[in-house]
Amino acid sequence: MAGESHNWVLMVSAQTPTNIAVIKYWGKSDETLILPVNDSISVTLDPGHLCTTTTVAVSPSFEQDRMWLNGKEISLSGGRYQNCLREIRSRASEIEDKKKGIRITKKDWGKLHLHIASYNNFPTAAGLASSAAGFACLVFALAKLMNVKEDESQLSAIARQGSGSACRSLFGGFVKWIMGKEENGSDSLAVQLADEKHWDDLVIIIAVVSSRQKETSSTSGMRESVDTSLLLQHRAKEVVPKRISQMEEAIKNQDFPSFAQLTCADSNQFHAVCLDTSPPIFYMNDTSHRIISIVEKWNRFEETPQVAYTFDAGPNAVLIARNRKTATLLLQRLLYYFPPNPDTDVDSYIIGDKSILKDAGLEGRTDVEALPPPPEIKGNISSQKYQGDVSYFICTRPGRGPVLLSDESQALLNRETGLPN
Ligand SMILES: Nc1ncnc2c1ncn2[C@@H]1O[C@H](COP(=O)(O)OP(=O)(O)OP(=O)(O)O)[C@@H](O)[C@H]1O
Ligand SMILES: C[C@@](O)(CCOP(=O)(O)OP(=O)(O)O)CC(=O)O
Repeated sequence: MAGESHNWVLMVSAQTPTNIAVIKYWGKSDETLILPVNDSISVTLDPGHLCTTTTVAVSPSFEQDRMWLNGKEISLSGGRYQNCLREIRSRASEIEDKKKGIRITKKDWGKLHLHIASYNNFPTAAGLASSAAGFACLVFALAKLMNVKEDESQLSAIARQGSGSACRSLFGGFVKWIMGKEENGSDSLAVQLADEKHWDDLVIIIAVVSSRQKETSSTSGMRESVDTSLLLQHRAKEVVPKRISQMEEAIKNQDFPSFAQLTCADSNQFHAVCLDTSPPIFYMNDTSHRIISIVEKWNRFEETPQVAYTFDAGPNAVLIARNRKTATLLLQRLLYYFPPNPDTDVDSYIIGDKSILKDAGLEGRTDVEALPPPPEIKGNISSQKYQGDVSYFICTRPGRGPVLLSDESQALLNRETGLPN
């Protein structure tokens, strides 16, 4: 390790998106390596609205590996962090920064300690896949710092060991996690099916549903499903393989009706597997079910799907609209049924890409109050409203994969001390 003094700190910052599965991963064949029982496909969400920023630093003055998440120090002793750190370290190569007079050999990396600071620009552990963006960002940033030569797919196989769904956040656009055949998991990795520009009409609206209950974590939920659900066996063996090829075709051809039909069916089957688990797991709540009914009714009325819905291990709805026009109609419906609480203004109720609000003619509370019932329920007296049942909405779209942040002002660690800013 050559350096003029022991005071240098070398660091790298990166930003990584989250993703939403349209063909779900649910069930592992290996808990430690995190090997799934079926392939899955996801859409990467625009990091402009939901993303993780991570800064990783190395210095001979650091005495141990340390990590801060959203400003608070957390332990790195968990197996998932340890596995990612070990795998990345074993692939580190020599680096030389002549300007700073720093040289780190392959062997040095085994002895040097790391500081990691990460920030999610959305709620952590709230069913918005923070672990996916978080582990993908950790692995991506460390790979850049340590001059790891592997490509994104090979890095995805490391991120997978932090959280399964994280492997799909190494790419933008549409991504497939191939379950793989090797016992050591080396071929269980993500590949990009199409980048974010391929199908850029799609608009995504996430309904963050108010929920008081503590949910079963994905990790323990899927373990219980593997142990007890016969439907899961059938799904993994018979249903998903066909859906994966149909979904790939639908994405390739920008075939929205097939995309929507497959997305909704797969979300519903995943939740049916949860119900088939003993004891049963309930991730969706009444609000989630209501959102499904609203979308189903509208799609049927239009005679072709306008919007797809999908739900992960929680009550939040992820709604994918075929284009911007449809997204404005969707937003009008959502605000008709779920108006904000009296103390919430429309501007803080809809976050992300607010331009859709304007297109939908919804600039203030009076516009929301004036919304007419949607035509598909005309003549139906049960057009009840559910004020307060949704906490807020996030408007977004498919987005790009991880990027390095070259602007030092975005770093989360101090350049001199390597401690959080
Ligand atoms: N930015 C991050 N960097 C590293 N690890 C993170 C980061 N954000 C979250 N995590 C890890 O992920 C855990 C949260 O994962 P969890 O699966 O409970 O929630 P989630 O991913 O937000 O929601 P869900 O999986 O239900 O969509 C955190 O406790 C932490 O260990
Ligand atoms: C329902 C899902 O979101 C489950 C995600 O599970 P995780 O990736 O969070 O689980 P672990 O691998 O145990 O960390 C579906 C999906 O994202 O494919």
